[in-house]
Amino acid sequence: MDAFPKISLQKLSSSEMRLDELDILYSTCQNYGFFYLIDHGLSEKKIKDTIKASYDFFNLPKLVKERYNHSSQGVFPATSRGYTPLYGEILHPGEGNDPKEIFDVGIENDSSGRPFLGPTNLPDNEVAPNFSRFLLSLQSDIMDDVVPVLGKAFAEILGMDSDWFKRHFNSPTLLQRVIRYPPNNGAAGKHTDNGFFTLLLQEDLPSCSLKVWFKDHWVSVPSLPGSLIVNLGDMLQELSDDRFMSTPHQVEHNGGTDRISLPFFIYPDIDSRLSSPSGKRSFEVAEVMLSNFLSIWETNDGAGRAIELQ
Ligand SMILES: O=C(O)CCC(=O)C(=O)O
Ligand SMILES: [Fe+2]
Repeated sequence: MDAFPKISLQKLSSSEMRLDELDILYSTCQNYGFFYLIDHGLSEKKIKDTIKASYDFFNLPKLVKERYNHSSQGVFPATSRGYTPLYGEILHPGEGNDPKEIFDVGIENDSSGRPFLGPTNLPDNEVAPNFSRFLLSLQSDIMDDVVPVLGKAFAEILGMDSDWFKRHFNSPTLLQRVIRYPPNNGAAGKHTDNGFFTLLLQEDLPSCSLKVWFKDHWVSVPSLPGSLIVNLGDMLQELSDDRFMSTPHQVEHNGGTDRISLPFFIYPDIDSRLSSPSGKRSFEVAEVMLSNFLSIWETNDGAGRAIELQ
């Protein structure tokens, strides 16, 4: 098995090493669409504490968790926030409802009537000690320290002008998730992520539950301690005129204990209209996001390019 490439966030931030690292990033985006992000600077303790607080949340009684369900949320679409019980989501139409439990969070900002923005109905500290606090703290670290460096690097290898990132990621849209996969049969159907890119923190478990489509095979992605997994989304693939890949992936969790993962789906400003540098592709961020939600939650056609995957 080919080992997945590693990209160093620190090298992407360094004036001496940046260009060489951008070359590696370019070929990684062409050939894999997936990589480990190392030297990311996030606190390992904070990640572990967030995973622990997430276990504690999911272990609460069902009736308590359901106080934070979609219909309790004030954001449009309601399915973008709050608690989803086991078998609540379909990522691939042929695979049915996923055995996994979810909590979705966004940035605690003002929506001004726009979709996917606005505060989440979150459990307070009495109900779920540290859960909301740790999730939002990790969110700030990701959005302040990781997204700008990685996002600018992607903009550069896409061949965008030097202001592109600033123009379209002034107030990026975030869908942040916590997922619990139950032991022995947890799963997420095969799909692609439809955003710009996804950062994934996964627990360090021996079970290797995450699988990616690489060179015509499903390949397990072992967790690499101290790293994040990054996968490119469909928007990035579009903006590259298909030179870069949004790699299909899925989860088959057969380990004997639960598995928690923490994906951060990164999208541009919600009111952006984006074009590839050649002008061959263009789309509106809100429209693409809404149609993905319609596909997942209303028509059951799955996420991203799921319908193309057999
Ligand atoms: O839990 C994981 O490892 C991946 C989840 C995923 O691909 C998704 O929610 O889009
Ligand atoms: Fe995904």
